[in-house]
Amino acid sequence: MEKLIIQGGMPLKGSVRISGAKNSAVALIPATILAETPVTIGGIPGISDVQLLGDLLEEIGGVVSYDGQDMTVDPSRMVSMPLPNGKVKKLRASYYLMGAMLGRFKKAVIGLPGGCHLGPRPIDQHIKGFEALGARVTNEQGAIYLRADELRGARIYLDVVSVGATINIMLAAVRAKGRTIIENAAKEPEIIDVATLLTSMGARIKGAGTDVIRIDGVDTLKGCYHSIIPDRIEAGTYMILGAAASEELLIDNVIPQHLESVIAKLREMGVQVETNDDQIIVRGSGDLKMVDIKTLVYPGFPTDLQQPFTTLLTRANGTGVVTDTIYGARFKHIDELRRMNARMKVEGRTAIVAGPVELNGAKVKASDLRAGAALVIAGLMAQGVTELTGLEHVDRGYEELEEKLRGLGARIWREKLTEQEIEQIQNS
Ligand SMILES: CC(=O)N[C@H]1[C@@H](OP(=O)(O)OP(=O)(O)OC[C@H]2O[C@@H](n3ccc(=O)[nH]c3=O)[C@H](O)[C@@H]2O)O[C@H](CO)[C@@H](O)[C@@H]1O
Ligand SMILES: C=C(OP(=O)(O)O)C(=O)O
Repeated sequence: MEKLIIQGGMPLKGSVRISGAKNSAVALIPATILAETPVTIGGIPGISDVQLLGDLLEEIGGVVSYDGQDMTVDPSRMVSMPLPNGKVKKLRASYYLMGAMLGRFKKAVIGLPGGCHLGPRPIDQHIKGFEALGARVTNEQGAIYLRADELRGARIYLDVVSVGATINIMLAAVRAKGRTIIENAAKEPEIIDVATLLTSMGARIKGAGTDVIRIDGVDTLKGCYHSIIPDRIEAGTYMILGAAASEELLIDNVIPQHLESVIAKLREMGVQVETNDDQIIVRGSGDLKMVDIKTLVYPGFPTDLQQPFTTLLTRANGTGVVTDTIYGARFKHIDELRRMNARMKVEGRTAIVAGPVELNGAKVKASDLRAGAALVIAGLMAQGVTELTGLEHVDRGYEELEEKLRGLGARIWREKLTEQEIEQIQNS
Protein backbone atom coordinates (compact mmCIF):
# COMPACT_ATOMS: atom_id res chain seq x y z
CA MET A 1 0.00 0.00 0.00
CA GLU A 2 1.16 3.49 -0.81
CA LYS A 3 0.47 7.11 0.03
CA LEU A 4 0.86 10.27 -2.02
CA ILE A 5 2.99 13.00 -0.54
CA ILE A 6 2.07 16.44 -1.79
CA GLN A 7 4.11 19.51 -0.96
CA GLY A 8 1.57 22.26 -1.50
CA GLY A 9 1.72 25.92 -2.40
CA MET A 10 3.82 25.60 -5.59
CA PRO A 11 2.48 27.78 -8.43
CA LEU A 12 1.71 25.42 -11.32
CA LYS A 13 2.23 26.23 -14.97
CA GLY A 14 2.50 24.36 -18.25
CA SER A 15 0.49 21.95 -20.33
CA VAL A 16 -1.08 18.59 -19.70
CA ARG A 17 -2.32 16.00 -22.21
CA ILE A 18 -5.65 14.36 -21.44
CA SER A 19 -6.00 10.57 -21.71
CA GLY A 20 -8.83 8.54 -23.20
CA ALA A 21 -12.09 8.65 -21.26
CA LYS A 22 -12.40 6.18 -18.37
CA ASN A 23 -16.18 6.16 -18.54
CA SER A 24 -16.05 5.36 -22.27
CA ALA A 25 -13.27 2.79 -21.95
CA VAL A 26 -15.17 0.80 -19.34
CA ALA A 27 -18.07 0.40 -21.79
CA LEU A 28 -16.07 0.08 -25.03
CA ILE A 29 -14.03 -2.84 -23.68
CA PRO A 30 -17.10 -4.99 -22.82
CA ALA A 31 -18.65 -3.96 -26.17
CA THR A 32 -15.87 -5.85 -27.98
CA ILE A 33 -17.52 -9.10 -26.78
CA LEU A 34 -20.21 -8.51 -29.39
CA ALA A 35 -17.86 -8.80 -32.38
CA GLU A 36 -16.71 -11.99 -34.02
CA THR A 37 -13.27 -10.77 -35.13
CA PRO A 38 -10.64 -8.60 -33.35
CA VAL A 39 -11.45 -5.05 -32.32
CA THR A 40 -8.77 -2.42 -31.62
CA ILE A 41 -9.50 0.64 -29.53
CA GLY A 42 -6.96 3.44 -29.66
CA GLY A 43 -6.17 5.71 -26.71
CA ILE A 44 -7.25 3.40 -23.88
CA PRO A 45 -6.03 4.90 -20.57
CA GLY A 46 -3.70 2.92 -18.29
CA ILE A 47 -5.94 2.80 -15.23
CA SER A 48 -6.90 -0.06 -12.94
CA ASP A 49 -10.52 -0.33 -14.18
CA VAL A 50 -9.15 -1.04 -17.67
CA GLN A 51 -6.79 -3.69 -16.32
CA LEU A 52 -9.66 -5.40 -14.48
CA LEU A 53 -11.90 -5.43 -17.55
CA GLY A 54 -9.09 -6.82 -19.70
CA ASP A 55 -8.62 -9.61 -17.13
CA LEU A 56 -12.37 -10.31 -17.13
CA LEU A 57 -12.42 -10.63 -20.93
CA GLU A 58 -9.54 -13.10 -20.67
CA GLU A 59 -11.51 -15.10 -18.07
CA ILE A 60 -14.24 -15.67 -20.67
CA GLY A 61 -11.75 -16.71 -23.38
CA GLY A 62 -10.86 -13.38 -25.01
CA VAL A 63 -7.33 -12.68 -26.17
CA VAL A 64 -6.41 -9.20 -24.99
CA SER A 65 -3.31 -7.16 -25.73
CA TYR A 66 -2.60 -3.63 -24.53
CA ASP A 67 0.51 -1.56 -25.22
CA GLY A 68 -0.44 1.41 -23.04
CA GLN A 69 -2.33 3.05 -25.96
CA ASP A 70 -4.12 0.55 -28.17
CA MET A 71 -6.09 -2.35 -26.77
CA THR A 72 -6.89 -5.21 -29.12
CA VAL A 73 -9.45 -7.81 -28.15
CA ASP A 74 -9.94 -11.00 -30.11
CA PRO A 75 -13.39 -12.14 -29.00
CA SER A 76 -13.67 -15.10 -31.43
CA ARG A 77 -13.18 -17.82 -28.80
CA MET A 78 -15.14 -16.23 -25.98
CA VAL A 79 -17.73 -18.30 -24.14
CA SER A 80 -20.49 -17.30 -21.75
CA MET A 81 -18.52 -18.21 -18.63
CA PRO A 82 -20.39 -17.32 -15.39
CA LEU A 83 -18.67 -14.49 -13.48
CA PRO A 84 -20.58 -14.45 -10.17
CA ASN A 85 -17.64 -13.34 -7.98
CA GLY A 86 -14.12 -12.00 -8.07
CA LYS A 87 -13.09 -9.08 -10.26
CA VAL A 88 -16.64 -8.16 -11.35
CA LYS A 89 -17.24 -6.89 -7.82
CA LYS A 90 -14.32 -4.48 -7.98
CA LEU A 91 -15.81 -2.04 -10.46
CA ARG A 92 -19.20 -0.63 -11.32
CA ALA A 93 -18.78 -0.98 -15.07
CA SER A 94 -18.62 -4.79 -14.92
CA TYR A 95 -22.40 -4.46 -15.33
CA TYR A 96 -21.76 -3.81 -19.05
CA LEU A 97 -20.75 -7.48 -19.31
CA MET A 98 -24.47 -8.24 -18.77
CA GLY A 99 -25.66 -6.40 -21.89
CA ALA A 100 -22.74 -7.48 -24.05
CA MET A 101 -22.84 -11.18 -23.08
CA LEU A 102 -26.62 -11.28 -23.31
CA GLY A 103 -26.38 -9.73 -26.79
CA ARG A 104 -23.82 -12.24 -28.04
CA PHE A 105 -24.59 -15.47 -26.12
CA LYS A 106 -28.19 -14.87 -25.02
CA LYS A 107 -27.10 -15.75 -21.50
CA ALA A 108 -24.86 -14.35 -18.76
CA VAL A 109 -24.21 -14.68 -15.04
CA ILE A 110 -22.60 -11.58 -13.55
CA GLY A 111 -22.05 -10.73 -9.88
CA LEU A 112 -23.59 -7.46 -8.75
CA PRO A 113 -21.06 -4.72 -9.48
CA GLY A 114 -18.86 -2.62 -7.19
CA GLY A 115 -17.37 0.80 -7.96
CA CYS A 116 -17.31 3.94 -5.88
CA HIS A 117 -19.57 4.05 -2.85
CA LEU A 118 -21.74 7.03 -3.70
CA GLY A 119 -24.90 5.82 -1.95
CA PRO A 120 -27.28 3.33 -3.62
CA ARG A 121 -26.47 2.51 -7.26
CA PRO A 122 -29.52 0.56 -8.44
CA ILE A 123 -29.68 -1.26 -11.80
CA ASP A 124 -33.45 -1.70 -12.02
CA GLN A 125 -33.61 0.22 -15.32
CA HIS A 126 -30.97 -2.03 -16.89
CA ILE A 127 -33.00 -5.07 -15.86
CA LYS A 128 -36.25 -3.55 -17.05
CA GLY A 129 -34.59 -3.06 -20.46
CA PHE A 130 -33.21 -6.62 -20.65
CA GLU A 131 -36.63 -8.01 -19.72
CA ALA A 132 -38.33 -5.89 -22.37
CA LEU A 133 -35.94 -7.43 -24.92
CA GLY A 134 -37.14 -10.89 -23.86
CA ALA A 135 -34.59 -11.94 -21.22
CA ARG A 136 -35.50 -13.71 -18.00
CA VAL A 137 -33.56 -12.02 -15.21
CA THR A 138 -33.13 -13.35 -11.68
CA ASN A 139 -30.94 -12.39 -8.76
CA GLU A 140 -29.47 -15.50 -7.16
CA GLN A 141 -27.24 -14.94 -4.14
CA GLY A 142 -25.93 -11.61 -5.36
CA ALA A 143 -25.39 -12.60 -8.99
CA ILE A 144 -27.67 -11.60 -11.86
CA TYR A 145 -28.69 -14.49 -14.12
CA LEU A 146 -29.83 -13.49 -17.60
CA ARG A 147 -31.21 -15.94 -20.16
CA ALA A 148 -33.14 -15.51 -23.41
CA ASP A 149 -34.23 -17.90 -26.16
CA GLU A 150 -34.03 -14.95 -28.47
CA LEU A 151 -33.83 -11.19 -28.00
CA ARG A 152 -36.55 -9.15 -29.71
CA GLY A 153 -36.51 -5.40 -30.21
CA ALA A 154 -38.81 -3.40 -27.91
CA ARG A 155 -39.80 0.14 -26.97
CA ILE A 156 -38.21 0.97 -23.59
CA TYR A 157 -38.92 4.14 -21.64
CA LEU A 158 -36.34 4.77 -18.91
CA ASP A 159 -37.93 6.00 -15.68
CA VAL A 160 -34.68 7.76 -14.77
CA VAL A 161 -32.12 9.12 -17.19
CA SER A 162 -29.29 6.62 -16.74
CA VAL A 163 -25.99 6.42 -18.60
CA GLY A 164 -25.42 2.84 -17.47
CA ALA A 165 -28.89 1.60 -18.47
CA THR A 166 -28.80 3.39 -21.85
CA ILE A 167 -25.46 1.79 -22.78
CA ASN A 168 -26.33 -1.65 -21.38
CA ILE A 169 -29.63 -1.81 -23.29
CA MET A 170 -27.87 -0.63 -26.44
CA LEU A 171 -25.29 -3.44 -26.05
CA ALA A 172 -27.99 -6.10 -25.79
CA ALA A 173 -30.23 -4.60 -28.49
CA VAL A 174 -27.66 -4.40 -31.31
CA ARG A 175 -27.97 -8.15 -31.81
CA ALA A 176 -31.71 -8.46 -31.05
CA LYS A 177 -34.24 -9.22 -33.79
CA GLY A 178 -36.00 -6.06 -35.00
CA ARG A 179 -36.11 -2.49 -33.75
CA THR A 180 -35.46 -1.24 -30.21
CA ILE A 181 -36.35 2.29 -29.20
CA ILE A 182 -34.87 3.69 -25.97
CA GLU A 183 -36.86 6.71 -24.80
CA ASN A 184 -35.66 9.16 -22.16
CA ALA A 185 -32.14 7.94 -22.94
CA ALA A 186 -29.08 9.62 -21.43
CA LYS A 187 -27.15 11.93 -23.78
CA GLU A 188 -23.60 11.77 -22.39
CA PRO A 189 -20.66 11.88 -24.88
CA GLU A 190 -19.65 8.39 -23.67
CA ILE A 191 -22.94 7.04 -25.08
CA ILE A 192 -22.14 8.50 -28.49
CA ASP A 193 -18.65 6.98 -28.26
CA VAL A 194 -20.05 3.49 -27.59
CA ALA A 195 -22.60 3.90 -30.40
CA THR A 196 -19.78 4.96 -32.76
CA LEU A 197 -17.78 1.82 -31.94
CA LEU A 198 -20.84 -0.41 -32.35
CA THR A 199 -21.68 1.26 -35.66
CA SER A 200 -18.12 0.66 -36.92
CA MET A 201 -18.65 -3.00 -35.91
CA GLY A 202 -21.74 -3.07 -38.17
CA ALA A 203 -24.55 -2.14 -35.77
CA ARG A 204 -27.41 0.10 -36.92
CA ILE A 205 -27.97 2.85 -34.33
CA LYS A 206 -29.59 6.26 -34.79
CA GLY A 207 -30.04 9.05 -32.27
CA ALA A 208 -27.20 8.42 -29.79
CA GLY A 209 -26.66 11.73 -28.01
CA THR A 210 -30.38 12.57 -28.09
CA ASP A 211 -33.03 11.25 -25.73
CA VAL A 212 -34.46 8.77 -28.26
CA ILE A 213 -32.15 6.06 -29.59
CA ARG A 214 -33.29 3.67 -32.35
CA ILE A 215 -31.45 0.40 -32.85
CA ASP A 216 -32.14 -2.07 -35.66
CA GLY A 217 -30.68 -5.43 -34.65
CA VAL A 218 -28.20 -7.25 -36.90
CA ASP A 219 -27.09 -10.90 -36.95
CA THR A 220 -23.34 -10.43 -36.71
CA LEU A 221 -20.84 -7.77 -35.78
CA LYS A 222 -17.25 -7.63 -36.99
CA GLY A 223 -13.95 -6.24 -35.75
CA CYS A 224 -12.83 -2.66 -36.44
CA TYR A 225 -10.56 0.15 -35.23
CA HIS A 226 -12.02 2.83 -32.96
CA SER A 227 -10.38 5.86 -31.36
CA ILE A 228 -11.72 6.72 -27.89
CA ILE A 229 -12.85 10.25 -26.93
CA PRO A 230 -10.76 12.29 -24.47
CA ASP A 231 -11.70 12.10 -20.80
CA ARG A 232 -13.88 15.14 -20.07
CA ILE A 233 -13.72 14.42 -16.33
CA GLU A 234 -9.92 14.24 -16.26
CA ALA A 235 -9.87 17.45 -18.34
CA GLY A 236 -12.32 19.10 -15.93
CA THR A 237 -10.16 18.04 -12.99
CA TYR A 238 -7.13 19.81 -14.51
CA MET A 239 -9.27 22.85 -15.37
CA ILE A 240 -10.28 23.10 -11.72
CA LEU A 241 -6.67 22.69 -10.68
CA GLY A 242 -5.72 25.41 -13.17
CA ALA A 243 -8.23 27.78 -11.58
CA ALA A 244 -7.19 26.83 -8.05
CA ALA A 245 -3.42 26.74 -8.19
CA SER A 246 -1.92 27.80 -11.50
CA GLU A 247 -0.83 30.92 -13.29
CA GLU A 248 -1.77 29.37 -16.59
CA LEU A 249 -2.55 25.81 -17.57
CA LEU A 250 -3.04 24.49 -21.09
CA ILE A 251 -5.18 21.38 -21.32
CA ASP A 252 -4.53 19.50 -24.53
CA ASN A 253 -6.51 16.76 -26.32
CA VAL A 254 -9.94 17.78 -25.07
CA ILE A 255 -13.32 18.44 -26.68
CA PRO A 256 -14.33 21.84 -25.20
CA GLN A 257 -18.04 21.30 -26.09
CA HIS A 258 -18.09 18.38 -23.60
CA LEU A 259 -17.23 20.81 -20.80
CA GLU A 260 -19.51 23.76 -21.48
CA SER A 261 -21.19 23.63 -18.06
CA VAL A 262 -17.80 23.60 -16.30
CA ILE A 263 -16.39 26.40 -18.46
CA ALA A 264 -19.49 28.49 -17.71
CA LYS A 265 -19.14 27.93 -13.94
CA LEU A 266 -15.45 28.82 -13.95
CA ARG A 267 -16.17 32.01 -15.88
CA GLU A 268 -18.97 32.86 -13.45
CA MET A 269 -16.34 32.67 -10.68
CA GLY A 270 -14.08 35.10 -12.54
CA VAL A 271 -11.64 32.53 -13.94
CA GLN A 272 -10.31 33.23 -17.45
CA VAL A 273 -10.98 30.29 -19.77
CA GLU A 274 -10.07 30.22 -23.46
CA THR A 275 -10.92 27.42 -25.85
CA ASN A 276 -9.86 26.38 -29.32
CA ASP A 277 -10.45 23.18 -31.33
CA ASP A 278 -8.95 20.68 -28.91
CA GLN A 279 -7.43 22.75 -26.13
CA ILE A 280 -8.57 24.72 -23.12
CA ILE A 281 -6.44 27.35 -21.39
CA VAL A 282 -7.26 28.27 -17.79
CA ARG A 283 -5.72 31.19 -15.95
CA GLY A 284 -5.94 31.30 -12.16
CA SER A 285 -7.02 34.58 -10.66
CA GLY A 286 -6.56 36.16 -7.24
CA ASP A 287 -10.16 36.89 -6.31
CA LEU A 288 -12.79 34.28 -7.02
CA LYS A 289 -16.53 34.84 -6.77
CA MET A 290 -18.49 32.15 -4.89
CA VAL A 291 -21.03 30.17 -6.95
CA ASP A 292 -23.62 27.45 -6.34
CA ILE A 293 -23.26 24.08 -8.07
CA LYS A 294 -26.03 21.67 -8.99
CA THR A 295 -25.12 18.43 -10.73
CA LEU A 296 -27.44 17.28 -13.51
CA VAL A 297 -27.50 14.81 -16.36
CA TYR A 298 -25.48 15.88 -19.43
CA PRO A 299 -25.17 18.64 -20.62
CA GLY A 300 -25.62 19.82 -17.02
CA PHE A 301 -22.78 20.05 -14.51
CA PRO A 302 -21.29 16.52 -14.14
CA THR A 303 -21.57 14.71 -10.82
CA ASP A 304 -18.02 13.40 -11.36
CA LEU A 305 -16.66 16.95 -11.05
CA GLN A 306 -18.73 18.01 -8.07
CA GLN A 307 -16.13 16.86 -5.54
CA PRO A 308 -13.06 18.50 -7.16
CA PHE A 309 -15.07 21.70 -7.73
CA THR A 310 -15.98 21.84 -4.04
CA THR A 311 -12.27 22.12 -3.28
CA LEU A 312 -11.96 25.11 -5.60
CA LEU A 313 -14.86 26.83 -3.83
CA THR A 314 -12.76 27.07 -0.64
CA ARG A 315 -10.83 29.85 -2.42
CA ALA A 316 -13.95 31.84 -3.36
CA ASN A 317 -15.47 34.78 -1.56
CA GLY A 318 -18.84 34.13 0.16
CA THR A 319 -21.08 31.14 0.82
CA GLY A 320 -21.99 28.56 -1.82
CA VAL A 321 -24.40 25.63 -1.99
CA VAL A 322 -23.39 22.39 -3.75
CA THR A 323 -26.25 20.04 -4.64
CA ASP A 324 -25.73 16.61 -6.18
CA THR A 325 -29.00 15.53 -7.79
CA ILE A 326 -27.41 12.36 -9.28
CA TYR A 327 -25.70 10.93 -6.18
CA GLY A 328 -27.06 12.75 -3.13
CA ALA A 329 -24.54 11.11 -0.77
CA ARG A 330 -21.42 11.95 -2.78
CA PHE A 331 -19.96 14.06 0.00
CA LYS A 332 -17.38 11.87 1.72
CA HIS A 333 -14.65 14.32 0.74
CA ILE A 334 -16.15 17.06 2.91
CA ASP A 335 -14.88 15.73 6.27
CA GLU A 336 -11.42 15.27 4.82
CA LEU A 337 -11.38 18.82 3.41
CA ARG A 338 -12.41 20.07 6.85
CA ARG A 339 -9.26 18.46 8.28
CA MET A 340 -7.40 20.75 5.91
CA ASN A 341 -9.14 23.83 7.35
CA ALA A 342 -12.03 24.07 4.85
CA ARG A 343 -15.25 25.64 6.16
CA MET A 344 -17.99 23.40 4.86
CA LYS A 345 -20.78 21.13 6.07
CA VAL A 346 -23.23 18.64 4.63
CA GLU A 347 -26.98 19.17 4.99
CA GLY A 348 -29.00 16.40 3.31
CA ARG A 349 -28.25 16.40 -0.42
CA THR A 350 -26.26 19.62 -0.22
CA ALA A 351 -22.92 20.85 1.04
CA ILE A 352 -22.51 24.44 2.19
CA VAL A 353 -19.10 25.99 1.58
CA ALA A 354 -17.77 29.25 3.06
CA GLY A 355 -14.66 30.98 1.80
CA PRO A 356 -12.09 32.11 1.25
CA VAL A 357 -9.89 29.99 3.52
CA GLU A 358 -6.27 28.99 3.30
CA LEU A 359 -6.00 25.21 3.27
CA ASN A 360 -3.36 23.47 5.40
CA GLY A 361 -1.65 20.19 4.58
CA ALA A 362 -2.94 17.18 6.56
CA LYS A 363 -3.17 13.39 6.56
CA VAL A 364 -6.31 12.57 4.56
CA LYS A 365 -7.92 9.56 2.92
CA ALA A 366 -9.68 9.18 -0.44
CA SER A 367 -12.97 7.36 0.09
CA ASP A 368 -13.69 7.19 -3.64
CA LEU A 369 -12.21 8.21 -6.99
CA ARG A 370 -13.29 11.84 -7.28
CA ALA A 371 -12.90 12.44 -3.54
CA GLY A 372 -9.28 11.50 -4.23
CA ALA A 373 -9.09 14.07 -7.04
CA ALA A 374 -10.62 16.70 -4.74
CA LEU A 375 -7.98 15.98 -2.09
CA VAL A 376 -5.07 16.02 -4.54
CA ILE A 377 -6.16 19.49 -5.68
CA ALA A 378 -6.55 20.55 -2.04
CA GLY A 379 -3.06 19.23 -1.27
CA LEU A 380 -1.60 21.22 -4.16
CA MET A 381 -3.39 24.39 -2.99
CA ALA A 382 -2.50 23.95 0.70
CA GLN A 383 0.38 25.30 2.71
CA GLY A 384 2.55 22.45 4.00
CA VAL A 385 2.56 18.73 3.33
CA THR A 386 -0.48 16.54 2.63
CA GLU A 387 -0.36 12.75 2.85
CA LEU A 388 -3.13 11.03 0.90
CA THR A 389 -4.07 7.37 1.30
CA GLY A 390 -6.79 5.39 -0.47
CA LEU A 391 -4.84 5.57 -3.73
CA GLU A 392 -6.54 2.45 -5.11
CA HIS A 393 -9.54 4.71 -5.78
CA VAL A 394 -7.52 7.39 -7.55
CA ASP A 395 -5.77 4.77 -9.69
CA ARG A 396 -9.15 3.66 -11.05
CA GLY A 397 -9.49 6.85 -13.04
CA TYR A 398 -6.36 9.00 -13.45
CA GLU A 399 -3.59 7.86 -15.77
CA GLU A 400 -0.07 8.92 -14.73
CA LEU A 401 -1.39 11.37 -12.17
CA GLU A 402 1.89 12.25 -10.46
CA GLU A 403 3.84 12.35 -13.72
CA LYS A 404 1.35 14.77 -15.25
CA LEU A 405 1.33 16.95 -12.13
CA ARG A 406 5.12 16.99 -11.85
CA GLY A 407 5.16 18.18 -15.46
CA LEU A 408 3.27 21.26 -14.22
CA GLY A 409 5.78 21.93 -11.43
CA ALA A 410 4.03 20.09 -8.59
CA ARG A 411 6.03 18.38 -5.86
CA ILE A 412 4.20 15.09 -5.53
CA TRP A 413 5.42 11.52 -5.14
CA ARG A 414 4.42 8.09 -3.78
CA GLU A 415 5.85 6.35 -0.74
CA LYS A 416 5.21 2.92 0.67
CA LEU A 417 3.09 2.91 3.84
CA THR A 418 4.80 1.61 6.97
CA GLU A 419 3.29 -1.43 8.71
CA GLN A 420 2.11 0.85 11.50
CA GLU A 421 0.32 3.12 9.00
CA ILE A 422 -1.33 0.13 7.31
CA GLU A 423 -2.56 -1.07 10.70
CA GLN A 424 -3.94 2.39 11.52
CA ILE A 425 -5.82 2.50 8.19
CA GLN A 426 -7.22 -0.98 8.68
CA ASN A 427 -8.48 -0.05 12.16
CA SER A 428 -9.99 3.28 11.11
C1 LIG B 1 -26.54 10.77 -15.32
C2 LIG B 1 -25.17 10.79 -14.75
O1 LIG B 1 -24.70 11.82 -14.35
N1 LIG B 1 -24.51 9.64 -14.74
C3 LIG B 1 -23.21 9.49 -14.16
C4 LIG B 1 -23.18 8.22 -13.35
O2 LIG B 1 -23.36 7.16 -14.26
P1 LIG B 1 -23.90 5.78 -13.72
O3 LIG B 1 -23.92 4.94 -14.93
O4 LIG B 1 -23.22 5.33 -12.49
O5 LIG B 1 -25.26 6.22 -13.22
P2 LIG B 1 -26.52 6.39 -14.08
O6 LIG B 1 -26.35 7.44 -15.10
O7 LIG B 1 -26.86 5.03 -14.54
O8 LIG B 1 -27.56 6.84 -12.98
C5 LIG B 1 -28.11 8.14 -12.88
C6 LIG B 1 -29.12 8.13 -11.76
O9 LIG B 1 -30.12 7.16 -12.00
C7 LIG B 1 -30.22 6.23 -10.93
N2 LIG B 1 -30.46 4.89 -11.50
C8 LIG B 1 -29.60 4.39 -12.42
C9 LIG B 1 -29.81 3.15 -12.99
C10 LIG B 1 -30.95 2.41 -12.60
O10 LIG B 1 -31.20 1.30 -13.07
N3 LIG B 1 -31.77 2.94 -11.67
C11 LIG B 1 -31.56 4.16 -11.11
O11 LIG B 1 -32.34 4.61 -10.29
C12 LIG B 1 -28.88 6.31 -10.22
O12 LIG B 1 -28.99 5.92 -8.86
C13 LIG B 1 -28.52 7.77 -10.40
O13 LIG B 1 -29.13 8.56 -9.42
O14 LIG B 1 -21.97 8.05 -12.70
C14 LIG B 1 -20.88 7.92 -13.59
C15 LIG B 1 -19.66 7.72 -12.72
O15 LIG B 1 -19.69 8.60 -11.66
C16 LIG B 1 -20.82 9.17 -14.46
O16 LIG B 1 -19.75 9.10 -15.31
C17 LIG B 1 -22.13 9.41 -15.18
O17 LIG B 1 -22.08 10.58 -15.95
C1 LIG C 1 -17.67 7.20 -9.70
C2 LIG C 1 -17.00 7.00 -10.81
O1 LIG C 1 -16.77 5.81 -11.35
P1 LIG C 1 -17.60 4.47 -11.19
O2 LIG C 1 -19.01 4.81 -11.57
O3 LIG C 1 -16.93 3.61 -12.20
O4 LIG C 1 -17.50 4.00 -9.78
C3 LIG C 1 -16.43 8.14 -11.56
O5 LIG C 1 -15.94 7.94 -12.70
O6 LIG C 1 -16.43 9.25 -11.01
